[in-house]
Amino acid sequence: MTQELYQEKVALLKKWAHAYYVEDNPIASDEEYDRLYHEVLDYETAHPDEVAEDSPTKRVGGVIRDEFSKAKHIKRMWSMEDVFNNEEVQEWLDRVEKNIGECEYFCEPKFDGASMNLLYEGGKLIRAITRGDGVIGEEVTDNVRTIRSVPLTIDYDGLIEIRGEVVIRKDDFEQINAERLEEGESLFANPRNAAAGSLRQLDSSITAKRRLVFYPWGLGENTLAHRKLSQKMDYVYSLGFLEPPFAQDCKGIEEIEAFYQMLIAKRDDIPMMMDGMVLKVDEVDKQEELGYTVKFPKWMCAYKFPAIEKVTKINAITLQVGRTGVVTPVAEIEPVNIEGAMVSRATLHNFDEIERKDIHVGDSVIIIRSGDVIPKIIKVLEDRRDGSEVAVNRPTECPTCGSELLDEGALIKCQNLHCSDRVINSIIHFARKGCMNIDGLGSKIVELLVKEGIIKDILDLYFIKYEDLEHLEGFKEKRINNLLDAIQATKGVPLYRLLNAMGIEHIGEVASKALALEFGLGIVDAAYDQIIVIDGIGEEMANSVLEFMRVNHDFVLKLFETIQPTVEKKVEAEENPFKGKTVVLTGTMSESRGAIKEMLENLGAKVSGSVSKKTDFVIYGEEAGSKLDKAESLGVATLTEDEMRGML
Ligand SMILES: NC(=O)c1ccc[n+]([C@@H]2O[C@H](COP(=O)([O-])OP(=O)(O)OC[C@H]3O[C@@H](n4cnc5c(N)ncnc54)[C@H](O)[C@@H]3O)[C@@H](O)[C@H]2O)c1
Ligand SMILES: [Zn+2]
Repeated sequence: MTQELYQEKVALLKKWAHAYYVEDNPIASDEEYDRLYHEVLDYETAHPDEVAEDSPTKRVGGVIRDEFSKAKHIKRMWSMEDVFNNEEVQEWLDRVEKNIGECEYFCEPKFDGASMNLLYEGGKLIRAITRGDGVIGEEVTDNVRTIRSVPLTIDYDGLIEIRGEVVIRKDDFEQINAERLEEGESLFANPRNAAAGSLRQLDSSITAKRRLVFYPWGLGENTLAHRKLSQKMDYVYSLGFLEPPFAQDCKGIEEIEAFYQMLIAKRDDIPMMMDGMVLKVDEVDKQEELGYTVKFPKWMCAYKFPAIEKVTKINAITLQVGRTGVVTPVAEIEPVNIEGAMVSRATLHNFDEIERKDIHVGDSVIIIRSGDVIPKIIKVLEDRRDGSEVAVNRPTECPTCGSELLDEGALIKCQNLHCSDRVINSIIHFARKGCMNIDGLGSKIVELLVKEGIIKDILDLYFIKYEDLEHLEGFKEKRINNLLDAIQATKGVPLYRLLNAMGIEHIGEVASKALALEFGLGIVDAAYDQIIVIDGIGEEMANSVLEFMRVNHDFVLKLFETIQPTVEKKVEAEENPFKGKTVVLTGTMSESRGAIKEMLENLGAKVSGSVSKKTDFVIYGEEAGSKLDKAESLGVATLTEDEMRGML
């Protein structure tokens, strides 16, 4: 690398760091940033006398924004050294032990959020400061006071700086973005940006709505006498702070690697976004002996996880027609490997979102894929455009059947009930688990059956004959019989499952149950006034049922005649404290939540999935999350599982 190229790279790195730390709006993926960072670092190691003074390798974080007052940390805050694989961990361990001999290590998750320093004195929270440049940060005390996992008072009188990560749980993040999508607001790129941005609000009531959570991971100024950091942290947890779900003492590289692999395996299940594991020397005197570089402690490092965010290019935008006729744009992207899976498509939500993000074909974008979640585009990298990108137009014709589309703003719909994509997707929905649960009738087979003209709607499934399938490739005797048996076996299912499987817009399992119980087969002729009085059914849902039954009246009667669904009798539950009450279950209970739900429903309770002012009880088990928080903030009564059982 020439010196000139080095300076260019430093300039780009500074630009990316500013966008990330100061604007909370990254313009590169972490992976790209880390790569460039290490290129710069390698050059600096080889040419120590040419190092730029303002190189991001020499400083923690970014500059501090002017909107907040500045405040100084008592003890400095640090960044962390990265390692990316087992060999680098080994090198790190060798370096440590060469300096201080054998030592004890401690491993815990690295949550991806915003770094926070809480100053307590006389048992009270005095100040909350962002990391800033490590020496000075932004004072955001009023905002942090709204975080319910930050105790405002603690049972400890001394001066103490408690440090940790402010995070947004992944499900809360998705919900916040779903709400923003509905309100037509721009979406947060990831939980980290959402957390950092929410902390830096001038209006604390906005922060309060963001469901932030604080996990401590360390200390600044303190006079705690414990020999090990992990012991000090246990003391901190005992003061009323949250404890991370996993942490472990580790002896050597094998135990460290095993814990790392365990965390990766749990990556999708842990409610917080993790970008790695943190490895620390545990003994406090040994930490001090090792000391610090200008940027980070030499006694800890981040063992990073494989990236789930990647930069790629949009090659084209295609359209999908769902079972309700909604046309969804899908980005066809330059294939990228994310955690071992090749990703070549990503959802774009809807056309308003394309306009808001100003997505063009040919754009460079950041996409994210985590677990089995559908890959999505979280960011357009506008500064990488070269002028060849092409804007996306709202479609006016159905890509499948050519009929004119209804443009309702956020949603664009094909209204042709016989549109083949609508038909295929409604049959796929019908057969899926949770609906009719027809084994062996996956999406590929449905497509084939429709394309071959063997079926054109869900009713036709019940009249498929052996001879219809015989000539299809891959269909041998056993497979044909299994499929036909699976279809016939669905005759006599509970009515609610059939209603749910019909795919009436806005009507899910809970509403289907209520409708089935109230009307039985009479649902086809139910009137608006009768439907709207049912608990949990709103205007939009009632209209949707009416419209569906109006258009499909005779068809539904034929379905009933063919499938003969079982109609449950409405039995009045005996008097009990949960009869007629709306209940929400959360957390891990002694039995599956499904079993407890059924028990409560038999007692006449309505079990709902989300907490609102109308909820009567939230019943919670271990590791209950945001639903319990919400219940408390709305003043809804909460019960442990034992308390619930005690009331019966
Ligand atoms: N995408 C971009 O453009 C861009 C730009 C700048 C930085 N970054 C990302 O940020 C990283 C560097 O940022 P950084 O200097 O803030 O370091 P970092 O975020 O990787 O690590 C340091 C921070 O980790 C946090 N942390 C979480 N769990 C912890 C635990 N258990 N113990 C101690 N600390 C814990 C602390 O807040 C600490 O300040 C880069 O590796 C890169 O991935 C990305
Ligand atoms: Zn169509």
